[in-house]
Amino acid sequence: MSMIKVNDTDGVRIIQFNRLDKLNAINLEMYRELTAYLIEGDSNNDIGAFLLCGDKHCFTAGNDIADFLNVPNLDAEHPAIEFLFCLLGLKKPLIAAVSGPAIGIGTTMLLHCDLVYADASAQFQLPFINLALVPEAGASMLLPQLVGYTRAAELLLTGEPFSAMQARGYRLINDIVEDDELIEFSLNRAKLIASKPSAAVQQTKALMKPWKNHLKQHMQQELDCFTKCLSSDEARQRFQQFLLHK
Ligand SMILES: C/C=C/C(=O)SCCNC(=O)CCNC(=O)[C@H](O)C(C)(C)COP(=O)(O)OP(=O)(O)OC[C@H]1O[C@@H](n2cnc3c(N)ncnc32)[C@H](O)[C@@H]1OP(=O)(O)O
Repeated sequence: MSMIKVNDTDGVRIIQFNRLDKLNAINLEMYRELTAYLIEGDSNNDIGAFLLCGDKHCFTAGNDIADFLNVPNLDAEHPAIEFLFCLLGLKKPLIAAVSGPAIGIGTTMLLHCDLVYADASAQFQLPFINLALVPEAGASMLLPQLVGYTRAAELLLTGEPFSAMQARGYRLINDIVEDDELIEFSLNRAKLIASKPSAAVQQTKALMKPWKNHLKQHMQQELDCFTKCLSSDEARQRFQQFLLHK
């Protein structure tokens, strides 16, 4: 069975992580599929918005840590990098529904979403520092912009997890929804946006991001640092520790 499930309904493309035995950790194949579904949907006239979700108990535990050990060179063709730049370039709105862990890129991808809903079980974390890594997805620019420097520094320099309540206070998510209503609620928000005039929706999204070119450059700088960190002995030891402790 595919590790990414996709379903188009009423103008919304639902993209779902489906690798529960590994807490939806995203491997290279999953990045490739995510990117392909997003790119196709962005130019498909039948699609007006995307909904990104995981399972009832898990959004995603972030990048597959075994892949960090096996494929440490994050060049422009790396599937994770293609996915991140695809998020940056998306013209159509991206809505996320978060339950359970949303770790690493599971949190940073939310900074590229237009609306984010979570249930009370959602747990967010930017654990890069604990892995001897730096942030990615432009989080080192977007997070201070969103939550202020000192809060961003707290989240990125301690790597501590934070709750749905905290995430709402930080304005990382729009709202907390009852767990059994999360998908339906988020889907209805996506359908509502998909029903609006598409050119105006896309122009509105673009106009709200006048810093996009700057962010693109910043993401490239981040990735240069990230790649260097990824092959350091310190980082590789931490990846091995995580995988061996299981
Ligand atoms: C460019 C992108 C960068 C990033 O995304 S950096 C962030 C990378 N992610 C992380 O550092 C999170 C790693 N995972 C965890 O810390 C823990 O998991 C959780 C706190 C999320 C949950 O802990 P618990 O409930 O105890 O579950 P469990 O036993 O650790 O995980 C269940 C199975 O899922 C696998 N798994 C979890 N996360 C990952 C991952 N990120 N990469 C690869 N595998 C992962 C485990 O190994 C295990 O598998 P098995 O049952 O076969 O032992």
